[in-house]
Amino acid sequence: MNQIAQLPARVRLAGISKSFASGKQAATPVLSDISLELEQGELVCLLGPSGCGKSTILNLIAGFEQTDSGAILLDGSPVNKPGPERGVVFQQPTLFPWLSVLDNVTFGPRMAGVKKSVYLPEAERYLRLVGLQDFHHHMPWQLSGGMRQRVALARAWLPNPEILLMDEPFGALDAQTRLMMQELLTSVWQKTGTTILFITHDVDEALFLADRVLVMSARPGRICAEFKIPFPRPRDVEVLVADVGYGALKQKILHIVREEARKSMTGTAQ
Ligand SMILES: Nc1ncnc2c1ncn2[C@@H]1O[C@H](COP(=O)(O)OP(=O)(O)OP(=O)(O)O)[C@@H](O)[C@H]1O
Repeated sequence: MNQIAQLPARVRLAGISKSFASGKQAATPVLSDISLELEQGELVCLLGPSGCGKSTILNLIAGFEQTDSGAILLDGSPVNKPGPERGVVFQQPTLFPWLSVLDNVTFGPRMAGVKKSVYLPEAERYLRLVGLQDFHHHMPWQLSGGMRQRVALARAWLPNPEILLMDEPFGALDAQTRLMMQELLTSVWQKTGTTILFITHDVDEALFLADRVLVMSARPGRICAEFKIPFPRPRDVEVLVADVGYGALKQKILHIVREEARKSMTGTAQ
């Protein structure tokens, strides 16, 4: 089904590096000469040890931070500030507690002065896609954690972004809710064709979601391994775990991630 190899890269990171200074200390290199591409409609998961720079990559693509060197290109044009074509979903849904579900989801277009007749049908569509069609008038405190994250997902998808940047969005959810969210995400993604960069610490999550998994090294972060995920879609977690190739691939990825985590703990990264 996947014809991404013939399509142009939607996002290209060309040799980017990034350091952060802290107080009077010399700047610490966080990312070193990272090059990667996200193809149109591709779902790529980024794994790596804590502190290796995964969120920094996402923040650079989102335009929240600037690179020290190298370029970030979106459809060939340089990125240096946030834009509506890039949606972001964080681990915490960050909803406005005083606004209803519908008002949270439509906050962006309302502030941008988009006509209600334009944004309302789309908001209703996304709320239906995430299974919240009966919760338009609920307040965030009346929702479960998973429901709040579904509101955040609908809000991020409403402007119809070309790219969705997701930073451990299901990391705070229990295992069952997380699995349901993964199924929900892939089903909406297959309907919209959005390009997704998804950060996770969970190899099973990456294997369920991704077309491709990138593994980062200990800091300063580089892409040290890449895996194409061969399992057909739509994926079913029970079928996946019974697949003989699943365990072998999981073990291979886990080995690299743990090795890099060990280096980052013992400070032996190059
Ligand atoms: N704005 C900032 N100012 C200073 N240092 C920063 C800033 N953002 C990130 N860092 C540093 O950059 C390094 C990488 O952080 P980042 O959040 O990208 O890692 P990560 O791989 O996403 O970690 P985790 O998996 O734990 O979330 C850390 O040492 C962090 O302290």
